[in-house]
Amino acid sequence: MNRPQPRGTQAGVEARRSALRILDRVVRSGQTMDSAAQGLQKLEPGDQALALAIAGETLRRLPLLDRLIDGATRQVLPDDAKARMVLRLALAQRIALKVPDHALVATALPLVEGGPRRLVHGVLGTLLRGTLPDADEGALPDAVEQRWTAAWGTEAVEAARRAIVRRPPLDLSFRTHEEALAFAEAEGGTSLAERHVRLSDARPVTGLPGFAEGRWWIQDLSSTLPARMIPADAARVLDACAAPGGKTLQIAAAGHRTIALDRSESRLARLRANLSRTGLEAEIMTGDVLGYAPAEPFDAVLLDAPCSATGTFRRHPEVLLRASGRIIAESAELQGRLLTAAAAWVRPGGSLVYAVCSLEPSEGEEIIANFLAQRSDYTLAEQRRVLPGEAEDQGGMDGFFAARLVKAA
Ligand SMILES: C[S@@+](CC[C@H](N)C(=O)[O-])C[C@H]1O[C@@H](n2cnc3c(N)ncnc32)[C@H](O)[C@@H]1O
Repeated sequence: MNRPQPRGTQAGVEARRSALRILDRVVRSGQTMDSAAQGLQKLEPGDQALALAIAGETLRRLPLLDRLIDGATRQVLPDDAKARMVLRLALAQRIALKVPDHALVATALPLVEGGPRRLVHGVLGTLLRGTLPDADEGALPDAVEQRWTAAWGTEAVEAARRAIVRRPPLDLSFRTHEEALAFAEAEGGTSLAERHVRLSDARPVTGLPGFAEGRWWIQDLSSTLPARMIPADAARVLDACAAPGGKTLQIAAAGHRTIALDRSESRLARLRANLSRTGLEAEIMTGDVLGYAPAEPFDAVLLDAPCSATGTFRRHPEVLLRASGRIIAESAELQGRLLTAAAAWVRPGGSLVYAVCSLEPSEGEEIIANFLAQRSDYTLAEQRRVLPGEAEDQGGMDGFFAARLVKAA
């Protein structure tokens, strides 16, 4: 028989049920958190925000939460077991959102009604009686920790552990630097680069001045670096792999004649909406980089290649769960082919900028080294790697790699 619930608890359970659904889709089906969160509209806005916060804080802390759970029971709980999912959500609420114990238990147990209720109750009780980690204690999945320690060393890994549990600041790109400076002054932001403003406190973006007028768009500072490498005198610039268009907007705002290519119609629809909101101009082409043959070469080509996206773990912690060695290797193989295709469209003396939001050297430095080993017609002009820990005291940056190659004249 269902026990009657106080109204407050019942409403709280619905938010937790949605958080459980999101976590389940991310862990079990490998969905991104954004796509897993589709369908939340049925909840009240407050519950929607709570469900997203619980699922997000859980994903930021998954390895840490699992260590706690495994230390509190001898029972082996599979990665996708409902009991483990519910325990993860409850612990994340206590550690990150400071939800009181009685509310945690009251909203967790209904999620396992008719299932492993006793197990969850027992493990949760044991954990809540013990000492739990502080909200700023982070951990990375073991495979990521090993890979990044080998590639970048312990300092970068420690910075990544700190970064994964911190909410990143909001970075905005502006059409002009004057508008950026005026906005920074009015809103208490900081400009860390040309046409950039950083806001440290989270606010609903649609409520910020200039959104409707299209004066700015959201873009992490790291991901503005590749477009900054395009020489100012490049007249015609191709943005290959352009959608949803953060870099297209930047290239257009810098005054280049901009051509945007992408194979995804749905993502190009977002690019079109971004152009129309900002009033910036670009020619749009739907097509595959691997089959594209332009009528004439470009002064510069930007290839912002699809990648494991592990550099974006601060905003999308779930990328670290998906980025297996196999996925990274497949991604690197494709990136090599995309770069070779794009290299054919650069005029003699022109620039080819390659970028990935990845923290894997096999998708960055190694792609460029392999390419240069085979191509005597290209030289490396500049290369930039952003690691966890960079600009940490100013809010940090996503992990990123960008390189500019120049074709022999
Ligand atoms: C990293 S995202 C690009 C982000 C974009 N440059 C921005 O700043 O908003 C990679 C893009 O590559 C596109 N893509 C992947 N493979 C492609 C291919 N073979 N040809 C064309 N576009 C491709 C995807 O549709 C996706 O939009």
